[in-house]
Amino acid sequence: MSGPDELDEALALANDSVRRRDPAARARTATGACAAAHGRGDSDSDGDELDAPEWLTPASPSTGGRGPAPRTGQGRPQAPAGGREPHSHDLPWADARTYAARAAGPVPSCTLPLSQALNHTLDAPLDALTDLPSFDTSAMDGWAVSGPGPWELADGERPDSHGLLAGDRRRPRTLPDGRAVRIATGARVPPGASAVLRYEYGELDGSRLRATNRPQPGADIRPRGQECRSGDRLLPTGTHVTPAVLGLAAAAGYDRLTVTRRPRAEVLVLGDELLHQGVPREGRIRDALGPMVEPWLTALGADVLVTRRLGDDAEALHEAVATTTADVVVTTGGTARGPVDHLRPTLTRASARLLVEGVRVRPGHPMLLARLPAGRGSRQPDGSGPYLVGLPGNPLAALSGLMTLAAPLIRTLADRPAEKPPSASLSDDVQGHPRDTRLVPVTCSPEQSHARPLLYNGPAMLRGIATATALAVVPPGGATAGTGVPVLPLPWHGW
Ligand SMILES: Nc1nc2c(c(=O)[nH]1)N[C@H]1C(S)=C(S)[C@@H](COP(=O)(O)OP(=O)(O)OC[C@H]3O[C@@H](n4cnc5c(N)ncnc54)[C@H](O)[C@@H]3O)O[C@H]1N2
Ligand code: MOO
Repeated sequence: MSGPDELDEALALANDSVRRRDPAARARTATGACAAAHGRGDSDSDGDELDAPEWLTPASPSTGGRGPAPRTGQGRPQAPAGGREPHSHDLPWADARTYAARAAGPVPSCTLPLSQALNHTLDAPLDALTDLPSFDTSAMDGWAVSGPGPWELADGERPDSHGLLAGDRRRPRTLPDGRAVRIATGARVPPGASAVLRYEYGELDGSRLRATNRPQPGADIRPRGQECRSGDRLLPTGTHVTPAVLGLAAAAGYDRLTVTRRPRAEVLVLGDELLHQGVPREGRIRDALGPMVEPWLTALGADVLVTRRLGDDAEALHEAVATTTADVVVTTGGTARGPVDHLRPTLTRASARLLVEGVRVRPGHPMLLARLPAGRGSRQPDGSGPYLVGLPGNPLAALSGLMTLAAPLIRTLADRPAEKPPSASLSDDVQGHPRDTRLVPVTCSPEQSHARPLLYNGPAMLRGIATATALAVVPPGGATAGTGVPVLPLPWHGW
């Protein structure tokens, strides 16, 4: 299901969908969970979870593998009347990722000053606004010379003068044959100059200049238009704006860039048991997700408007969901069917469309993806409302949800194509879940060919992921040492 071939196919589908999307629809506004064989893990999401009561999904036909269609089931999840078909509506992991990538279209574009455009996606090609360089430029400090030499310093040129400097507004006078003029790196080369002679290759005797190393014609002159001509396409639409892209844009004459706005996210942390400072006490624990999810989403390409802590208050959750101004709401906890797990009932009450009800992945199988109606807050270009990603409360399960659902969704919203995960060979055996994909924290070797599974990878543990560089995608049944598996680099460990 989630072997490399299926992943390729899933990603091809996702990219294809991004390419094929209707441009008009964008309506732009210009402005295993078995504990690891080698490692120490929890057992609370082991294979025996397959025997757990069905609580995730209403009783309706299975989506049946690849190519899921949107579901509109909104009823509160009911335990099946009889029989046991655990998690029948959970999507295979690779399908869930594809689905999340395909659920969305890009958010509108906007025009931003260069200082604010970093880490956006170009929504217009970067065409040169000028020739680069825009004038014949000296590449070295020395003398602009005309002819084979030796040369006389140009009229009026004193041996100690600075000569032609970078940024000099005066147009340089034509240099007659047999003459030389001092020139600095970056200065305009005068018409008539045949080369620039570097200081270290020239000897000055009074006003007479001789070359110890005769320059070839054109030496150390960067001719106008060497890098590009005005109108040349420098970068296509869809390019990720890196610091280097900002530099190129500035060099090519841009003050502002047309980019896809970064998707806006809002984080809602649920759970009355959470403390926000100090040491865990009296049955309460520290909120580990509030501090983690916001920067994780930022690294994935979203701008987080706010992280709100709502406890287990169903009314507050409903109000937050109904009034959000974000493109994506990310909740933590409350995805299950405990007495104070309000997320799914709230989605029903809000008339949300449940797109992914659960995923066959460990940890994190209760994760979900929904589409909210266009409410009082945010409205997407196609007139519908924001997305909601429900992350399970166990911290590693929440990160599994971020990498499985939030990452591909945000990529598409930000107009970046899906990426095929690289592959690495496992250094140890990893036990698998009998039916589900496992995501296991690993460190990849410097050459990124080997992945070493880490200890402390239980669903409630962060000790393993805190030193990881990637999550390995372990197929159902597990994988032996030496097997190549896809790896999802953590967003700050790019490849
Ligand atoms: N009957 C069943 N119960 C559960 C199942 C199941 O299949 N059947 N699955 C378990 C799994 S797996 C997970 S994961 C959780 C998901 O439940 P929720 O999303 O509703 O999460 P909570 O119940 O709110 O919390 C679960 C766990 O995580 C702790 N937590 C919550 N938020 C945070 C936070 N911000 N920082 C740190 N820790 C957090 C919370 O205290 C709980 O210990 O359901 C299982 N149950
Ligand atoms: O183990 Mo749960 O799978 O922590 O989502």
